[in-house]
Amino acid sequence: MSMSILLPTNLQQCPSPSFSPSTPLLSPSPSTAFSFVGTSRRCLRLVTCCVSSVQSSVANGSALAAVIVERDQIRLGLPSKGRMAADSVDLLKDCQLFVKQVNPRQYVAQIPQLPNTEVWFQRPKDIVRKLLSGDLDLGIVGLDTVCEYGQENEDLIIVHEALNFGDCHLSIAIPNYGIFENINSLKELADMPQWSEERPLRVATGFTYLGPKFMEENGIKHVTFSTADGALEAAPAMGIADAILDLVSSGTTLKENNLKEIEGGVVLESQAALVASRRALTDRKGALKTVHEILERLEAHLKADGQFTVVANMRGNNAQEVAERVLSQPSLSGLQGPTISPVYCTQNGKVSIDYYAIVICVPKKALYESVKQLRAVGGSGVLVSPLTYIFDEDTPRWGQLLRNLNL
Ligand SMILES: Nc1ncnc2c1ncn2[C@@H]1O[C@H](COP(=O)(O)OP(=O)(O)OP(=O)(O)O)[C@@H](O)[C@H]1O
Ligand SMILES: O=P(O)(O)OC[C@H]1O[C@H](OP(=O)(O)OP(=O)(O)O)[C@H](O)[C@@H]1O
Ligand SMILES: [Mg+2]
Repeated sequence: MSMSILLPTNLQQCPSPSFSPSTPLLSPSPSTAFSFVGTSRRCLRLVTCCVSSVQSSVANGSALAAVIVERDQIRLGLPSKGRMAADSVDLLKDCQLFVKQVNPRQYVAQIPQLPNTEVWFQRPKDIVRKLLSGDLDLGIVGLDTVCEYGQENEDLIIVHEALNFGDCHLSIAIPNYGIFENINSLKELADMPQWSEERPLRVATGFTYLGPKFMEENGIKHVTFSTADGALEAAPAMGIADAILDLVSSGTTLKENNLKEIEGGVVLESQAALVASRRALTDRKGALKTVHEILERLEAHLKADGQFTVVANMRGNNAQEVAERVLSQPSLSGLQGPTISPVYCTQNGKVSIDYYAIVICVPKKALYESVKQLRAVGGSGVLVSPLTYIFDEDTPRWGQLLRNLNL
């Protein structure tokens, strides 16, 4: 006879793994999807997965209305620990917003560049809860946390949905052995003869709002959920669950626990987002101005982050002719077109123009292709340097935010 002993997976935190039957959460009611500012594919995917609502217990807008309490400071919530914490502060630093935290156990900090704003370090789920309760005005958290704890509350506005860190997806995974060996899609999983009212598919998840909602939207009826705080991947092998619904990034944890993802089993794509309380933006003095400044800095940095500046010299008779050669190549048009300037040289005491310097921005991914194209049209001495900021005339997300707020 063998005996199993449960050990904490994180000895520093020492949470003892516990599985408990989930409270039934399914009580569908129609509601408006989140207000998403932005048009990326991820964002659209989130909207489609949030089309119908499940009545929430704690964080739903009807249950908890944000109260605008009089205070001088705008409050920005940042993750206090975990994998999002350092990246959030680093992103702000890259935008020249320096979070001054005296010591890591102090939960309030200042950003000298935004004197009317204070930072509060909170656990990601509490950032969402506090945005809803009116205790925070802005926050940086993963979209998964926003969807799970925000539960489609209309007071939450995603100001920037792609901060370029914390990438992961929320996905269903099943064992790659036993009765699941040949099951590779959500449909095949749902159609397995094993599941019935008496013996439903048992799913372990920390996402007790999004999980039931996703199953319901996909017409999967015989399913129950249990919840745990971590190390969910152990649940199938322990016989506690048939499947899990958890966040995946590298996929290593699934692989190491003999689990696999299935077609149609992705509930949402997630990365870090800037979220705001609608009421704070409309009612709190200075909040909109602050969000505008943060958004401008973020957009300028994130746009530049994906690009290089490329400078090259090109022989030519005049700027027009050089421009025509450069623009004949598909990857050399830059943001608005190439900047072309004459290079002045002296020959026998005479100033002449034999070369033109061209300056373009090139997506990092297309760098080598662009260098090849430059060479093909006579470019030489190609210099490549990182770009720090691209401030456009206007940030598209700002316009969308204003429309969303009916301003
Ligand atoms: N592989 C991943 N697993 C989990 N979260 C990830 C992963 N990659 C990115 N993330 C992002 O990080 C967030 C989780 O961070 P973290 O694990 O530090 O906090 P938490 O799980 O909410 O807190 P705690 O573990 O203390 O309950 C997720 O909500 C998600 O947005
Ligand atoms: O696809 P991967 O890169 O392997 O990442 C996925 C794992 O990371 C997270 O766990 P975390 O590290 O937060 O530990 P936890 O289980 O204690 O939450 C998540 O819950 C998965 O278990
Ligand atoms: Mg975790």
